[in-house]
Amino acid sequence: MKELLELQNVVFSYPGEKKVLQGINLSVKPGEKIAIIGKNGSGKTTLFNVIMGLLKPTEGKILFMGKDIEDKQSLTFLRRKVGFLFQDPENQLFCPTLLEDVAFGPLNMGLPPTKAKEVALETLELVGLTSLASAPPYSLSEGQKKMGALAAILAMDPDLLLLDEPTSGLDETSQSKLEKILSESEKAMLIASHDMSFLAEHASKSFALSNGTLTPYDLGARTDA
Ligand SMILES: Nc1ncnc2c1ncn2[C@@H]1O[C@H](COP(=O)(O)OP(=O)(O)OP(=O)(O)O)[C@@H](O)[C@H]1O
Repeated sequence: MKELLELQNVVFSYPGEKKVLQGINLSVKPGEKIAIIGKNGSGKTTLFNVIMGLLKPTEGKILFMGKDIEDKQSLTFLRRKVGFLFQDPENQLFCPTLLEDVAFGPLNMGLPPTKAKEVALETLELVGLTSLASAPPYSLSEGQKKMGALAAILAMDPDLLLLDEPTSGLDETSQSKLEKILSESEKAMLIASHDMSFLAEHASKSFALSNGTLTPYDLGARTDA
């Protein structure tokens, strides 16, 4: 099967700092669910930011659907197809209401307003937030913000989801909802988490990020990352 995402020897360091990513090689096939584990500060969020083009790799190549992500146009292409759920969803919701936030992506992709609203309402129902459609995002709880941000990315129907600590801040009901959505989804996913049982349940492959490199990891073998 053709690769959806490919990272070839990706290196990254923050200005004046040592390398956080020291040569990442990773390929994600359509529908593949991959766990990334790693201690605090190992570079998981940095890796996602590099994939999204929020940080520019110091060295190496990123390919998405075979296209080299090297300029603004290719980056726009990638961002339409990849949904990034931030560890802290606070910055992901910026509209006056949750509904507008979830409709923002579909509108931006060119859907007519009535259709964008329809998609947004369906997606809010999927994540269990229909009753909060008119609420201003700042008034939501942490868990509600996370599910709202998830709705905002799902509404764009991406091919790949980057999920950074998706279960943090979720109560049992929201976590079950999230688990159901992920289990039923055929989208490819990269999931960074410290929740080993969640990862074992949802990922078909896993890697540990340590010393700036990824190595295959057996989720069944340990529970302390
Ligand atoms: N803007 C920044 N400038 C300089 N260093 C940074 C910056 N952001 C992160 N770092 C450093 O880069 C390293 C990797 O951080 P990152 O947030 O990617 O780790 P992480 O694996 O996601 O951690 P966690 O599990 O705590 O979320 C850390 O040493 C961190 O201090």
